[in-house]
Amino acid sequence: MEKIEQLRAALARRGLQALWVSDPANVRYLSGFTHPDDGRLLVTPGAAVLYTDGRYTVQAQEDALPGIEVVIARPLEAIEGAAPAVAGMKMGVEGAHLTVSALERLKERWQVQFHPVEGLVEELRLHKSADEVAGIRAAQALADRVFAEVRPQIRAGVRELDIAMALEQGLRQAGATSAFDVIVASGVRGALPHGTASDRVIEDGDLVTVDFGANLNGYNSDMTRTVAVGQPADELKRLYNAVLEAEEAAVRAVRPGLKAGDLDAVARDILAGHGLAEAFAHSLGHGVGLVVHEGPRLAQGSEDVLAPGMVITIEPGAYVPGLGGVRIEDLVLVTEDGYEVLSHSPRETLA
Ligand SMILES: CSCC[C@H](N)C(=O)N[C@@H](C)C(=O)N[C@@H](C)C(=O)O
Repeated sequence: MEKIEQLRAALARRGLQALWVSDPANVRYLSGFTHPDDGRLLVTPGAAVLYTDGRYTVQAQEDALPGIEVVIARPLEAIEGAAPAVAGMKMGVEGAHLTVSALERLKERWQVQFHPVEGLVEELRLHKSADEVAGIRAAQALADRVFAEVRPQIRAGVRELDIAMALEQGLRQAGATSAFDVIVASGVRGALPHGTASDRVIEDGDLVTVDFGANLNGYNSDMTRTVAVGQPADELKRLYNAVLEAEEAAVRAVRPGLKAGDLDAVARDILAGHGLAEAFAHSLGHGVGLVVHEGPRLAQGSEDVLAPGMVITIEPGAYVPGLGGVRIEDLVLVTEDGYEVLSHSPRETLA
């Protein structure tokens, strides 16, 4: 019940008594329910009730964390049944997730004051428990194993799609799923930061960016490697070595207490020094957990502060239309005295 108590304290700080949790990642985090798309959680001062329907009677009871009460009901029955218990309360709803029509359904049935809130549960999710870190570590270890198996297939004559399928199959065979559509961007397609695998055939001299993650028991990993096939042109090698320098420096700089915006600047300044400021077209990284992109934000100007237990990515890139691109990404745990890199797939060295 520790998470629920933390949530109640956060609600009280905002003058609220209850929260209707509809974001699936938040439902899962607070209740343990492993099919959270079909679940809602109502947290009040006296109870935390998971509502789901008859398809999940057994699963919800098995999953529910201690202190979570499970009610099996159809969605409208669920909210009608809860009406007496919430009457008169100041009720938070998740503004970034609840649809307008879902809010209308609640308004028709509950005599409460509704207050849209953002980031309440997400704030709790920033700091991973030891169990959560173990889950992310396991997902990344599995992704590292699959990458090692597939790495020899990244060669001239093979389609990007074949690499993506081999990675997805490896993840599936090991009991995981793909955390997101696998990115395989080779040659000039490397200039697309999110170039999901196409039928392009990899050529000699290409750099190939492979970005993928495992979702294992709900927790995600995220890693990118850029691989050289044959001898890339000098300009591509220059790009690669600049990104590698920026990535390694940013990883080394990770420590609790550091502002995420300042960490972003470590990598951005190095790339700017190589004339690649414009080419680094996205943020340095993000938190990873039940969702691939969650807090903290490692971006220009971000005021988020790193703390032990956060799991983040460090992923500078450089993308040059007509030439190609590079991204190198590691998954990093912020520790009490610095950091631990959770991704162990070797990075290329290009002389
Ligand atoms: C669609 S999930 C893609 C995962 C990938 N590893 C990734 O995080 N790519 C980054 C370039 C990215 O999308 N960063 C976001 C946070 C951004 O810069 O806005």
